[in-house]
Parts: sequence; C-alpha cells; structure tokens
Amino acid sequence: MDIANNSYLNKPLMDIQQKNNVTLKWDNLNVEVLEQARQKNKTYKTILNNCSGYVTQGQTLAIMGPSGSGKTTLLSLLTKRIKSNRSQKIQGEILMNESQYTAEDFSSVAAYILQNDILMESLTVRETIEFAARLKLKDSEQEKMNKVNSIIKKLKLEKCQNIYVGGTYIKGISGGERKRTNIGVELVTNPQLIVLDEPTSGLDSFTALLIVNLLKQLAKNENKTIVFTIHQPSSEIYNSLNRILLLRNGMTVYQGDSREIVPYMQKCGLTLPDYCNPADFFMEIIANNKTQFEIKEEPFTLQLYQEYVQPQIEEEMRNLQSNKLIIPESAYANNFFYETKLVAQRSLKNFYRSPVLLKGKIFQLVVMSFAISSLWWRLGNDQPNNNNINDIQQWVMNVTGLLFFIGIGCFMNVMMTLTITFPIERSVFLKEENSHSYRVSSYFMGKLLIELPYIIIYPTLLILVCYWLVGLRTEGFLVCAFVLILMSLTGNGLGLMTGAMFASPQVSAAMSPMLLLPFLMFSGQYSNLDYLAGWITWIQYLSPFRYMQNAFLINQFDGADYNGYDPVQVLGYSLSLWKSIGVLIGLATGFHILAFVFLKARAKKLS
Ligand SMILES: Nc1ncnc2c1ncn2[C@@H]1O[C@H](COP(=O)(O)OP(=O)(O)OP(=O)(O)O)[C@@H](O)[C@H]1O
Repeated sequence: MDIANNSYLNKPLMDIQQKNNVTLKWDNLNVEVLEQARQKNKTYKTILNNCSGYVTQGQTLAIMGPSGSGKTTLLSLLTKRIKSNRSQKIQGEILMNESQYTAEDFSSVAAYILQNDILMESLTVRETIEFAARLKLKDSEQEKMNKVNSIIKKLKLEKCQNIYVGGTYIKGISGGERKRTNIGVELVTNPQLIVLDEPTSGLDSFTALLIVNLLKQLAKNENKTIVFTIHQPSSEIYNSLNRILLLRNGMTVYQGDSREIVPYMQKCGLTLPDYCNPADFFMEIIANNKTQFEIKEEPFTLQLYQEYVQPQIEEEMRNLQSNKLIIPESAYANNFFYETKLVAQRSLKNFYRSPVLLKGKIFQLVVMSFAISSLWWRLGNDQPNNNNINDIQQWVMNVTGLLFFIGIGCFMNVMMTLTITFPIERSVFLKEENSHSYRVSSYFMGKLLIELPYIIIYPTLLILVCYWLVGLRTEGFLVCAFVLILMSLTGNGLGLMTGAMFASPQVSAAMSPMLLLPFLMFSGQYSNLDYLAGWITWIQYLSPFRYMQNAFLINQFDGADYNGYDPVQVLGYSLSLWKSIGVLIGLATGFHILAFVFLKARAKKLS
C-alpha cells in the first residue's frame, strides 16, 4: 500500500470550525538543573543552551538528537510542563502567536500526546473516542457521534473500532492502532497545535510511516501545527519529514527543511555516502560515533550552525505572521451530573469487562466463605464450660479471632483490589482531568457510585453464607453485616487515599502495608491497648479495626454471662456499640474526603 498517496490522508479530518492557527516561537532558551544538591557549592548542568526556533501553521517539526540531547526538555518547555524552581533555572522566551501563555492556555488550544498512550484498557476504540467526545464537546449527541465517525474513518480505525484497547489485563489492539486511537481522542476538540513525544517509538517502520504521514496531512490539510520528537527514523520516514530540528548536547545544530540537510552537510565538508539514510548518517556523527564513517572535522558544531543556518532562521522568525490567538474558555463542556453519569457508566464497563476484577472477586468470595466456615465450623454453638475459666477464655479468643478475620477480609478485599487497579486507572484520570474532560468531583462520585454496590454486596454475601455455619448469635446478624459493610467502605476510602496520596503507583503499593500495620497493631486484637507505649497510643483512635472489634464484641457478648468474665471489658473495649459504629462511619467518610483532597491536589500539581 502506498501510504503517502493514500486518498484518506489527503482529505481534511474534519471541517475546521474555528480558524485559530498557532505559531510557536522560542528564543534563547536556557535550562540548567542542579547537579549536586547536597554540596555547598551548587553546580548546575546545562540541558538546553541558547536554543531558538519556531514552528508555524501547516508545518510539522521533528525534533531529533541523540539520547540525552534535550528533546524531551524542549517539549516540556513548549508545553509549559516545567517551570523555574530551586533545582532548575529556565531562561528565555516562548511565545504562542506572539503572546506569552500558560499551561492552562496551552491545554485550551493544544494537545500533548505522551509517548505512553494512556487509555482505559477495558473500552473499545470507538467507546474511547466517544467518551472523549461526549465529555469534551458541547454539541448535540448526534453531532458528537458524527465527529467520532469522521475521526474513526479518517484515522483508518474502522476495522478495530470494536476491539478493546487492551493493556495489562486485557488483550487489545496493536501499538499503531493504540497510537492512532490516542491521536483520535485528542482530535475530538480539534486542537490547532499537537505536540507528540516520540509517536513512532516501539512501532514497526510501516506503522511509524503511517503515523508520520498522518501528522503531515493534519498539518497540510487542516493547517495544524505539529511538533514531535523522533529517534532514528528510517529513510522512508526521514524523506517524508517536513522541518527538522537537530539537538546536540542541548544546542541546536541544525534547523530547517529535512531535505536541505544534505547540502548543509556538504557546506560543512561532509558527503552523504551512497545509499545511506541521511538520518542514520548525521545521528551517528552527532552522537560522536565515528566508527562507521570516517570524519576528519567536526561538522555539526554551534559555530557552523550560527554561520550557515541561524541568520536564515532569525529572518524567518522575524517574518512569521500570526493572528491573535483565541484562547477558548477552559471551562468544562458539561455539567457535574452528566460527567458523573459518563464516568459511572465507564467504571461499570471497566468492572464487568476486567476479568481479573470480576473473576478475582468471585473467587475471593468463594475461598473466604469456605475458609471461614470450615475453620470456625459451629464455633458459636459449642459454648464453653461456664465453670472453667480456661475454657471460656479459649472460646472467647476463638470468637474474637473469627470476627477479626471476617472484618479484615472485607476490608482488605476492597483495599488491596484498589491498590492494584487504581494506580493503572489513576494515570488515565490524571490525563483526562488535565485536559479538562471532567471535574475531579465527577470522577470521584462516578467511581464511588459503581463501587458502592460491590462494597455492600461482598460483605453481605460473605456473612450470609458464614454467619450461621459458624454459629454466631442470630440477633446480632444485622449489626454484624452493617459493621462489615462499613469496613469495606473504610477499606475503599483508605485504598483510594493511598492511591492518590503518593506520586508513583509503586510507592503507594509499598506504603499501604506501612499504613495498615499501626492500625492493626492498635486494634486491640493483638495486644491489650493498656499495655502499649503511651506516646503512640493515639493511633488507636484512628484504627478502624479497633472500632470494628469493639462493635463486634459488644454485639456478640453483650448480656452473656460467663461466670463473671466480661470479654469486652477484659479486652479493653470501652465504647458503646453505637458510638463504635458512629466512629466507623466517620472514619469511612474521613478517608474518602482525604482521598478526594489528595486526588485534587495531585491533579492540580500535574496541571
Ligand atoms: N532533573 C534533572 N536533573 C539532572 N539532569 C537532568 C534532569 N532532567 C534531565 N536531565 C538531563 O538532561 C539531559 C537531557 O534530558 P532529556 O530527557 O531532555 O533528553 P532526551 O533528548 O529527551 O533523551 P531521550 O531521547 O533519551 O529521552 C539528559 O542528560 C538528562 O540526564
């Protein structure tokens, strides 16, 4: 198939509703980062050195250079992802249509497509683009769907439109289809500037060429401005590039038409060997890898660039014409309720389509029910001998152990599932929130609405199966079930909170046990609370397990006469049943509020 001549690429992706063309211009950009923060004499490493350049409407600019040359840093500056702070100094000017702009302005008119395509794995390609269209557009449902159809058609995604995107747990579409789906999601709002970090990495050369040609056509047919980084393109891809910018150790060493580089190299005393890919040739030289080509003099130097290229670039920058940039309102396109409904619908799909979630949860329920019923079979029916204190103590210990195990089971089941699944979904949330798809509150509420039935059903089913098999007090069933539901809810809050609190999913997974251990230690189950060191006993007041055991024990043993032995008092639980339940409700609510606050803070930090 001749990709370059494929007719679909020559048609505009969609009607341009609003002419808001973008020109980016950067002048004398310098970036220095602190190298040795702990030493008295601070040393800074220069990452970008006096970089100037531009890209304008209808152009694609490919930023090239060896690893560590500063490509990602330049993209981060253009997309306003990094700012000057104590550990990095940024100087220079970046203008969008001759005006300063903020990260917020950038996301209103532009799209930044990261190297890793962050998409929800349990949605199909069509559903993914539809979700973005429904949330980001204000049009009627029919108009939104027309746009989705047009994007799917023009990105050649028809064949895979009903296949899951896939990922860690679900098998899905190919890398190239994934990249195009990600581009499709961004095209929904018709951004006039698209910045992509290595859109071709990990793709075979055919698919990579397809992506590059697609970007070129977006620039050509829709007057979009496209900037992307690319590593070692094949000769076919290189020949299809429009403008390139070469970086070497943070310095611009070439900028201009990709085809002009061969004459430029000749001016610098370099001849491209026959049948050699220009990109391979100059990348080898820039990377100082002179083994393959015999080079006598250094051709890609700053002096040569300043002598031969820079004057022309400066002239072009002076002559750039751009209209006043219209920054659309960055307000959300839809109201809270509509957003919540869509997020809830997607969470529901994610729930029943994720085999690891659904099967894992059913499996957990069966295993837990079997383990509890068989380990503590008819325990409650085998009442102790009231004249034997050892017998009473042993029996009470077994009952408290049983109740503790059921409670922990319900708590951990929800919390641990979240520890595994939430970090995967969190990056999707952060990306969507960052592009103003929905409010943090809508996401939080939508997710909670879908989790709530499971939070209620799992402990209810578990206790329905086990309660009478282990012979617990019939009158205490409802309270026991209610406390278990509260424990599930608390586990949900704590799981979300740890997932939102820490920057990396790995750290949050590692920190969860650290948070849990003190709560378990101060539950009163392992050690009588009066015996623990005074300075740290305040943790008991935050431990949901303490209130759980308090409520469970009163519920089971209240009014029972074991020859003067009162298990509740002996084990040091002093709160009344309803106070314990009240505090559990408070903790479940508190952890959810904290989770929301952390999620909002994390989203704000990223934006
Ligand atoms: N915070 C930092 N502290 C110290 N050095 C940094 C920091 N950030 C980036 N660097 C260094 O700056 C240089 C440029 O990094 P950058 O990620 O921009 O390169 P790159 O060209 O995108 O590389 P690659 O192609 O491998 O992604 C690298 O040498 C990197 O180690």
